[in-house]
Amino acid sequence: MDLRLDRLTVELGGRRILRELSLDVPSGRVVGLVGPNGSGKSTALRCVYRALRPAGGAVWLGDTELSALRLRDAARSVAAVAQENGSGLDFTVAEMVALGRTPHLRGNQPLGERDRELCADAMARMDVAHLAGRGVLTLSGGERQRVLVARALAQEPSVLVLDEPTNHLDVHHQLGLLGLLRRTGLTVLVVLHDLNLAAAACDRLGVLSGGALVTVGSPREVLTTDLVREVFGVAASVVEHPETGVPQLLYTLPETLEAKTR
Ligand SMILES: Nc1ncnc2c1ncn2[C@@H]1O[C@H](COP(=O)(O)OP(=O)(O)OP(=O)(O)O)[C@@H](O)[C@H]1O
Repeated sequence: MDLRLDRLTVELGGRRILRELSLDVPSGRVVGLVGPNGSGKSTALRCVYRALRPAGGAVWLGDTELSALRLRDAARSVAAVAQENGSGLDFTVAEMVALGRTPHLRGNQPLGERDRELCADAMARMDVAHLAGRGVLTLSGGERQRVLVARALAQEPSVLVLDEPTNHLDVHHQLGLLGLLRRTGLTVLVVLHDLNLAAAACDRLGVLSGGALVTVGSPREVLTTDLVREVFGVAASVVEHPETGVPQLLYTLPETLEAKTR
């Protein structure tokens, strides 16, 4: 299912946080949202998982406007791995993942066999099955993050939005998660800080700065030395990955540049 952010404008605390942000995430594609701290990435995602109502514009799922759906119906289509995520609740891992099935169950209906299979599959895919009986509050940051992704997968959505999902993950699990996102066939909008991971994992990248979209395109089109300097204020060389051809950035510490020019 296509996801479309259409001229989203958000105002918070008397400030305009997002300005007419438009971004298409075609069905089955992985689109990354990158940008400096405070540029509005999480705010954009919060509009998609309905934690925030935009002052202007709309989010579209296919040809349905998201705000026209009941929350429960929206939750059958869109799953979120947010930064604020209810992980302060003292559930076991299995219970937390089972919460992903809530939009598909009626009232207090218990999990059926298929629900349990989906939860077990999601836990296996995120490598947390061995933690099923543990309390989520006892987990490490990375383990907890993987549980939250498992909960989102168990939700069986068509659209998955994730806010910095690789935070806390070791490199093995970072690559595992991003590889999985590509394999799921879901429509994915993901906020990432690591531009090299974003280039490797995403079909397209949208770059936000000051609440506005600076550019959108393939990683090769977007990740240029000029853009990285202008938007992030850092010096970087762009090289091609020798095996995949994906652009990768080699950063230079400011002190190194200063020393070179001295
Ligand atoms: N409730 C609020 N009231 C006022 N300002 C807010 C509120 N929520 C967020 N902001 C501001 O909106 C701006 C965008 O925040 P947002 O969390 O979307 O940025 P971000 O790009 O996700 O940043 P980061 O990379 O640091 O996670 C920031 O300047 C933030 O301080």
